[in-house]
Amino acid sequence: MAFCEALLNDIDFYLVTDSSLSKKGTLSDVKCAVAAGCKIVQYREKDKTTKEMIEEAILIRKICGDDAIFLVNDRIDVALAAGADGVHIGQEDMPIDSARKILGENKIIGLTVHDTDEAIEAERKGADYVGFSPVFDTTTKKDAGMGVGPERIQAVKTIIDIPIVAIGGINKNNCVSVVENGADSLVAISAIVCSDDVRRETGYFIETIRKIKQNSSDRVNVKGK
Ligand SMILES: Cc1ncc(COP(=O)(O)OP(=O)(O)O)c(N)n1
Ligand SMILES: Cc1ncsc1CCOP(=O)(O)O
Ligand SMILES: [Mg+2]
Repeated sequence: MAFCEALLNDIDFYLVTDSSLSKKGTLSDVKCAVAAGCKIVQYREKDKTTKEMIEEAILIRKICGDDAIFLVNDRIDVALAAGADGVHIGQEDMPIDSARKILGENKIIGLTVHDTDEAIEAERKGADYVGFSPVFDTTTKKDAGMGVGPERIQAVKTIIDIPIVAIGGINKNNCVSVVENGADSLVAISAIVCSDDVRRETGYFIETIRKIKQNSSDRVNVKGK
């Protein structure tokens, strides 16, 4: 768990799988992203049986090993069966208090939030990070609602201390604005899994995010002198 805490504070690009969009398959996507340096993977599967999900999740657990945090979307049972590091849940999923009771203090729980009130509540209830959604319009999640714009991340950043993961319609053209507005990490599902080269695209996002973070910490250091 110590390795999870350290990694969680140092995440940049966050892979979320989607077998319905993937060109080369979920396992290939996870392998390529982890090989490119991705430090957190969420298995998000809406169409498979519980048995299929557990079998696939066990394989993803192996691929992530100690190199990447492995979370399961929605399904606490699948996360436990596969030995995942935790779960990502939304406002309509199992309430965080119940999830925490089942998973215990040592597992990671990420919670989706849409505004500052939900973000404050998420931190108060013990979420380890928030997924701020949706930053831009997306067709990947049909009920995500309209994108609120990257500027909204700033308000969330000022009121909570846990990491903010931005999600929704993020791609190579708009990812800079997401990090410049305060996201600690970001998810880009279609921009990654629909690509021919998941390793290359993941590497691009990781490098871009790190550069922006480095530039802004350099600016803070210069100001502080
Ligand atoms: C990192 C991250 N943030 C938000 C979500 C969305 O979760 P939710 O609102 O529960 O929607 P589904 O993903 O379950 O359709 C996420 N999965 N990951
Ligand atoms: C799972 C999820 N939650 C909010 S938006 C979204 C889908 C993001 O997919 P994409 O990066 O392809 O817009
Ligand atoms: Mg959910």
